[in-house]
Amino acid sequence: KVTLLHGSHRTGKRTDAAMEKWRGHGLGQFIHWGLYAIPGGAWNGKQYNGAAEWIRSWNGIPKSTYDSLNYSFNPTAFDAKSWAKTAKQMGAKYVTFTTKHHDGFCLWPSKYTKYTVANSPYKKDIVKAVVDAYDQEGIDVILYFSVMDWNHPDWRYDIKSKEDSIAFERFKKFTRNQLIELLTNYPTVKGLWFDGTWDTSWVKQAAFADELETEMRKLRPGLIIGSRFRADENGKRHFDSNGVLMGDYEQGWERKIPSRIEDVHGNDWDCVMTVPENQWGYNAAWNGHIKTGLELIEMTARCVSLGGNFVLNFGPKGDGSIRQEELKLAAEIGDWMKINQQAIYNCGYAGYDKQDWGYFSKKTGTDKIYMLVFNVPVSGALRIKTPAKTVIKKASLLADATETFTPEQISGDEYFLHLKKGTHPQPFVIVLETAPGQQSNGVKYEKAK
Ligand SMILES: Cc1ccc([C@@H]2N[C@@H](C)[C@@H](O)[C@H]2O)cc1
Repeated sequence: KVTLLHGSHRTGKRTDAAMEKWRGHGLGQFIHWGLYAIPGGAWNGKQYNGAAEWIRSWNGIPKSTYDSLNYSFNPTAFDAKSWAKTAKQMGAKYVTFTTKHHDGFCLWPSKYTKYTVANSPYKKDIVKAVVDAYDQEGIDVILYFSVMDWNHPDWRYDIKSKEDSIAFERFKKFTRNQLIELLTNYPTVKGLWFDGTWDTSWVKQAAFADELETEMRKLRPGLIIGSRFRADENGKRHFDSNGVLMGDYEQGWERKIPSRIEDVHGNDWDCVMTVPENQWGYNAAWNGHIKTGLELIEMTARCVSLGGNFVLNFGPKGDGSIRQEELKLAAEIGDWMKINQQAIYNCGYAGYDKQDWGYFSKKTGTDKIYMLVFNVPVSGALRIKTPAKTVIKKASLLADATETFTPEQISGDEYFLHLKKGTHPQPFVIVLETAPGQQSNGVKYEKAK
């Protein structure tokens, strides 16, 4: 172990109520919205296939032209209440919303730069509208903030000269001021989701970033900050030089999901996911594989079964409306969640061996186990291998408790649940009531009462 001043300040999961609540969300919504939604991945008739929110970094659109898009920003169809209703119907328990992406355009009227929504035809405070609308729906708000700021004259990729150092000191003050401003203007937000923290200039700011994180946590007790905000004094990110997670949860699962429990190292984590392969901001032309509702429901189940949250991204258009494909997905996911949400909310890793038919989750603080079935075997027999000294008291369909299953024990801790023949057009959930105990071998159960 090395001595660190600016490494992780905590080992193991946070146990406070704010983090317990975050841990139990299961399903969240990401929203990427900003000036990049105006070009929507194309410029002068040329379509770009990279991530649309990065269009400023391609040569097809002159940077000065992009930077002046704030004068064209007038989202007449923007209605935060309808966004929040869509999230509610989907079953999202929290939203992560872009206050400022890499282009530096602020969706709140920041006092520390002119490059904000206040200097656009729209004028009004979009962050406030989103925070208020989602608060009203009972959906927690986390604010996305990009440290990297292509618009700010004092941003540097690295600090190579005295001039760089003087400029970057100004930038550090600016960044701190904006973060304190966000936490002061929007006191109900539950956390900050940092991005744009990989450049050498920021990675060198271990002490500053550590002090800033401490200041923010003091200002907002319970604030949730992920592993991507700061590096330790050796430049180690996400995990410090002793391999301990920085921040409150691992933020590395961007467009990817852990495949097994060992991958999450006993930490909290979220997976943030795009509907197309790699588009966060609105891209008019969705090319390549577009994930279906069933795929996204399975990703949600997989994340929850491994103790994480699944956060699905929406990229509203330049006019502020949400595209039809995303509304349809939100409805499909919501329909499934209405029936099966018990297996997602306040659930986590069950400690059962992964089976081919799908995923286990466990209701936190109980012995209730959910089987989220996606792949019904031709045999109709769902294999269960319980952890040692666990007895299955009852098995029934979550959607209809009168449909029960009599587990057939096939070895000391292995069972089959036999499904009735028939089709399963939608993934379904079986609830197992379990209790600690030892089951005698090979005995067929009494029919569950
Ligand atoms: C290499 C890379 C940099 C930044 C990103 C940003 N993180 C996502 C959450 C989006 O904001 C994307 O623009 C993605 C990939």
